[in-house]
Amino acid sequence: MSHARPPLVTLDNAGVHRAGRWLVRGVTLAIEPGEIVTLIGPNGSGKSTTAKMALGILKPDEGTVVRRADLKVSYVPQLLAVDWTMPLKVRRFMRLTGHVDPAEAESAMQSTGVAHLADAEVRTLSGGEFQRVMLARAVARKPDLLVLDEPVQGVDFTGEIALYDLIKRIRDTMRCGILLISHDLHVVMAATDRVICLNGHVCCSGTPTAVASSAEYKALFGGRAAATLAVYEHHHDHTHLPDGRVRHGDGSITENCHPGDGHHNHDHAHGHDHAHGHDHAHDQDHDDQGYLAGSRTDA
Ligand SMILES: Nc1ncnc2c1ncn2[C@@H]1O[C@H](COP(=O)(O)OP(=O)(O)OP(=O)(O)O)[C@@H](O)[C@H]1O
Repeated sequence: MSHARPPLVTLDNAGVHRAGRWLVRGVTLAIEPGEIVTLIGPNGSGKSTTAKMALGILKPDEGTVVRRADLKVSYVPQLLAVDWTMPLKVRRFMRLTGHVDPAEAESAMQSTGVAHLADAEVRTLSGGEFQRVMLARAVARKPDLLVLDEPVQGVDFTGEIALYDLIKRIRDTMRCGILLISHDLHVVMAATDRVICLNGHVCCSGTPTAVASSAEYKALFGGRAAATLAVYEHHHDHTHLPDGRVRHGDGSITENCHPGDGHHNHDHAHGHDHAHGHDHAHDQDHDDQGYLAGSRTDA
């Protein structure tokens, strides 16, 4: 008889309150092994805060976060505070913190395509090379859950595609769960199983079924790019006020945007337009005017 194991991590209505306001609230999500969940949302919308709750770095002030017992997590943060004047070779950097077996480190560098950089100085790496090294470090620890905060930061478009390919390959070979924070509102990996759009709360979530399919996009970046990346657009029509309350299309103001509030009668945009796989996670009566920008095109 098989016993279904719980997800790697489950957030249920989780929120973090600091300095008199909710940084993010009402986040419900679960990550299973082999699944890629992507968080998108504007700057300050609570993506990193949500990731930190999933990691256990931040405890929720409401709701719950449950992680599997003995969960092994690797985290690649958004910005790494390293003294770049310090001479440090990639091989040494791979094993700088934590217990990483040298053979595992070599194998991770092979699989992420940076083995040839083992003797290079970290400070001389390009943005794309550095991100690959960061991924290699994370992979070498053989995590059950890999949390990547904006992994394509500082990487050009071609490099982004290559990195997304690599992340997909890591998921396919290691079968770890991946929580990925996307820096780009408009583009998420097509390999993403679920997109969760935050704006202080979960605006919407769903399976990405649309990939960049416009003629201009394909002409610029080619069919391969269209197969790797998806574009989402949607409209929100409520505004989050600085004090955490929510102003709705009809001008009314409520304390929050939680399920069952019955206030999602949207008729104005609230600051970010992007499309999404439309499968509202957080309410029954949510009627964001979401739509898919295009349909999936595999090259
Ligand atoms: N410890 C803290 N105390 C008070 N406010 C905080 C704290 N940490 C984060 N914030 C605020 O919480 C909000 C959400 O921050 P978070 O880093 O989660 O956003 P984000 O979506 O990851 O943003 P970005 O895309 O800019 O990285 C921001 O307005 C931030 O300034």
